[in-house]
Order: sequence, then C-alpha cells, then structure tokens
Amino acid sequence: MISLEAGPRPLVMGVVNVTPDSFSDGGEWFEPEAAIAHGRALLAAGADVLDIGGESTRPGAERPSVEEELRRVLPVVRELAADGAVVSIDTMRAAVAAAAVEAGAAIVNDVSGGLADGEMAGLVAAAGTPFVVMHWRGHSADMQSRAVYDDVVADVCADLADRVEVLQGQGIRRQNLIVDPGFGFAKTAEHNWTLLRRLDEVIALGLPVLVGTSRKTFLGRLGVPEGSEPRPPSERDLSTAVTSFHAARHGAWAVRVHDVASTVGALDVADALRESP
Ligand SMILES: Nc1nc2ncc(COP(=O)(O)O)nc2c(=O)[nH]1
Repeated sequence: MISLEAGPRPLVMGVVNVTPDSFSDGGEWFEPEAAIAHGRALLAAGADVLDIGGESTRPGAERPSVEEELRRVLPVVRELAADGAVVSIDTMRAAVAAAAVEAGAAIVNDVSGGLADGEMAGLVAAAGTPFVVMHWRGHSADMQSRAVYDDVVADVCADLADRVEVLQGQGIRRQNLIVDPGFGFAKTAEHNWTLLRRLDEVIALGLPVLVGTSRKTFLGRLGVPEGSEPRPPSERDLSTAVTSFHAARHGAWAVRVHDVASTVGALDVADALRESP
C-alpha cells in the first residue's frame, strides 16, 4: 500500500500514456507490449508509481469510447500490477477506474476530480483507494477559455478545498485524498509559473500534493523568442526536472513525469542539499 504521508522526498510517478495523441508522447506507447515495456523501464529508472492513461487530455483531443479506453489500459494495468508495480489509473470515467482497480490499480487519478463522471466518487469511496483530485474547469476542447482568475492560486486552492469537501461528503475518506493544481489545465503559462512560485499555498491545504508540470508547453516556451514555436516536448525534460527539484523543496507528495531518470537525479540533489536532520 502506498503511503500518502509526504516524505522528505516526493514519490516519482512515471507516465505511461497508452494513447495515439497525447501532447507529450502521443503514440509512442500505444501498443500494449510497448506500454508495458515502457512501464518496466520507468520502474528500472526509479519510478515509485506508474500512471497509466488511455485518454489524451491535450486541448481539443477527441474522447475515445469507454470500450476503447478500457481496451487500451487494462492489459497494461494488469501486467504491470502483476509485476508488483504501484499503478495509478489516469481516467475521468468510473467504469474505467472500476475495471482498472479490479485489474490491480492502487490509485485513481482523475484530472476532473470527480466532476466528469457522477459515478466516480461512489466508486472510489467503495474501492477505498487513494484519489487524485486535480483542479479542472472542463474538458480540454474549450478549457483554456476558462483560464480566468482573480488570484489563480487563491482560486485554485478554494476550488480544490470545495471539491475535497464535496468528495468527503460523498464518502471518500480525507486520508485518501491527494490534490493537484492542474498545471496547463485552464491555466496560462503565467498562471502555471504563479502556481509554482506559490506552491507553499497549495501545500498549506494540508493534503498530499501531486505536481504535474512534465513537458507542458509553458516549459517549452522558456528561452524561446516571443512568437516562435515552443521547444518540442522531448526537449522539456531538463526544465521538468528542475520543477521536480522545486516541488521537492516545497514538500510535494509526488511529481508526475515522463522522463523519470532526470527527475530522480534532481531529487537526489534536493536530498543532498537538505539540512541533515
Ligand atoms: N494528476 C494529473 N494527471 C494528469 N494527467 C494528464 C496530464 C497531461 O497529459 P500528459 O499525460 O501527456 O502529461 N497532466 C496531468 C496532471 O498534471 N496531473
């Protein structure tokens, strides 16, 4: 069973997207065998958890059917859980979460925090699994139109606190809840940087915090002239690792990354710099 106590070092959640169109690595691991092999490679590189997703959340992505999402993720969840890996299922659908837990998933990671499927909270409450509640303002198709805040950090924290309240009222135990500010979801680049700068305020909610900045576009725009194309996702792992270092220094519970090795290295540096107890 995974600990939800924030340790001195964040857990590393390795991303396995079994999708043809994820922004960050779309199509690379679409076949089950490739996805399983990739998951094993991430474990070998030091991942503590593997986050398996069958639906791309990139802006404008077409939603697969439930049957298609199940077809994509179940063989991968089953095989990697059978290896003994701690697997989280990245889904907004209760039916997919239920089947994945049945197949061995230990965590449900829902980018909608239970908003996209009214059955999700009951399923998670009954399953008793940890539940990642990410800050979300609607499906990717038009989410950026809702990237409007008075104070993005205060608003995101208030929204997350409200969701946590509602989910507890729907039977999910507080000690099973993890929050995530949802970098890149209904957020501009400036919103993402502000959330990172003031990460302490998210941590102050008093729940484990998952940070998912990996390969997101705001990192691709670093050092790129205004108006030019951002660097491709494959060139964003170094800056991702530095955000993992930052997350570690602020006490995040876990970081969700595509490239595990570079983040493990960054967390090793954070460990070395930590005042010895
Ligand atoms: N909890 C959580 N889950 C997520 N799932 C997908 C993506 C974006 O897609 P990707 O898998 O291609 O990174 N980002 C997050 C995130 O930031 N937090």
